[in-house]
Amino acid sequence: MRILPHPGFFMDNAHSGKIMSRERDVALAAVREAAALCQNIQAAIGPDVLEKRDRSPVTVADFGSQALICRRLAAAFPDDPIMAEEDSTALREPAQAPLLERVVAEVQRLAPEATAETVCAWIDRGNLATYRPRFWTLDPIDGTKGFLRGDQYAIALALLVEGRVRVAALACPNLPLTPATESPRGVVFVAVQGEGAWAYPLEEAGTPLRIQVSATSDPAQAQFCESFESAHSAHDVAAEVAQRLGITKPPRRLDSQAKYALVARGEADLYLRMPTRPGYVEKVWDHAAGALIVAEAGGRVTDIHGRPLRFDQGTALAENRGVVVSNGLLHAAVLEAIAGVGVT
Ligand SMILES: Nc1ncnc2c1ncn2[C@@H]1O[C@H](COP(=O)(O)O)[C@@H](OP(=O)(O)O)[C@H]1O
Ligand SMILES: [Mg+2]
Ligand SMILES: [Mg+2]
Ligand SMILES: [Mg+2]
Repeated sequence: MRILPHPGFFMDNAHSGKIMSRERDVALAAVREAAALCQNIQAAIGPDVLEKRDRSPVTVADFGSQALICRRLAAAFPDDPIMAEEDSTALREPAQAPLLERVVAEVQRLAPEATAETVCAWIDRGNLATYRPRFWTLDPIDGTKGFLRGDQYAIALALLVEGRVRVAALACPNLPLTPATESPRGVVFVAVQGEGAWAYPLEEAGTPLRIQVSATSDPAQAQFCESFESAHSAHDVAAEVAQRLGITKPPRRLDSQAKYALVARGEADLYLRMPTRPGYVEKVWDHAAGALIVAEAGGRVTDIHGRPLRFDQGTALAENRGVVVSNGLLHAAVLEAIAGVGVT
């Protein structure tokens, strides 16, 4: 990986850095703050939680993360709508008062002025469900199952303008800063359209690194990644596609949009997300941030039919089926293999 100065140092003409630099800075600060909340909560998950199949830690983190990020966006960009995964309806029910109390306590550690009412109001700033010419999309915890397992998860925030992702911030608190084995954990991937993709240490100090996709051009040599959980037969279908490509390395399985990050920094060559049950549609917040980071790192993102992801359809990627993420060089071969296997 090359070490380059912060983009702000040299991108000072009207056509680049300055345009979205405030959005980038706010998004970076927002996901870092939410990551601190998530780390506090994940650190307290003990074996008892897993034994009892208690999902409440991730629920508290989900609501808390969304509250903190919407609070920051509301302060910096009061006119911007936010399409976020969670809403406070369930949390406001009287029976959920103990849960709400836990959310408020966690949020107060980072935003001392928080109350039950402000936390619910911040969460509900994320209630946009239809297309707008400019909106943010937020997945406060992507990879909820990974979070509970003590594994990979991400906080994914993106700004869309005219249906295109312009700014992305993807915090991966449990992913090493670089692929090196001794690398400390915690990284935020940031991209602004036209300015490349960057890896920032999760903690505030440290220089961002510019990241790039791999140069692997032989499909047989490819390392691919996929979901940890196999929704329906997704793992089996991906295995068939891999076999057709001559891939021999076993897949790397992990939760969340951290998979996009692995492709973006060349640690994996492909991310295959095969369609699951008929009628399942992907959600905007599960892909927008990752898609820009990969594109800005030199890679390619389409659905399994080679169509660009359409982020202008409301909360669902209604015009797309599955997702294929690659270093670009391998893309055509993968689409061909998918068609050959007969995935639709
Ligand atoms: N049956 C299914 N098929 C495909 N994706 C699903 C799914 N059920 C849930 N998801 C989505 O897949 C995301 C996790 O993806 P991954 O497997 O790559 O970690 C979930 O995000 P959340 O964890 O934010 O709810 C959820 O939105
Ligand atoms: Mg998600
Ligand atoms: Mg989520
Ligand atoms: Mg979810």
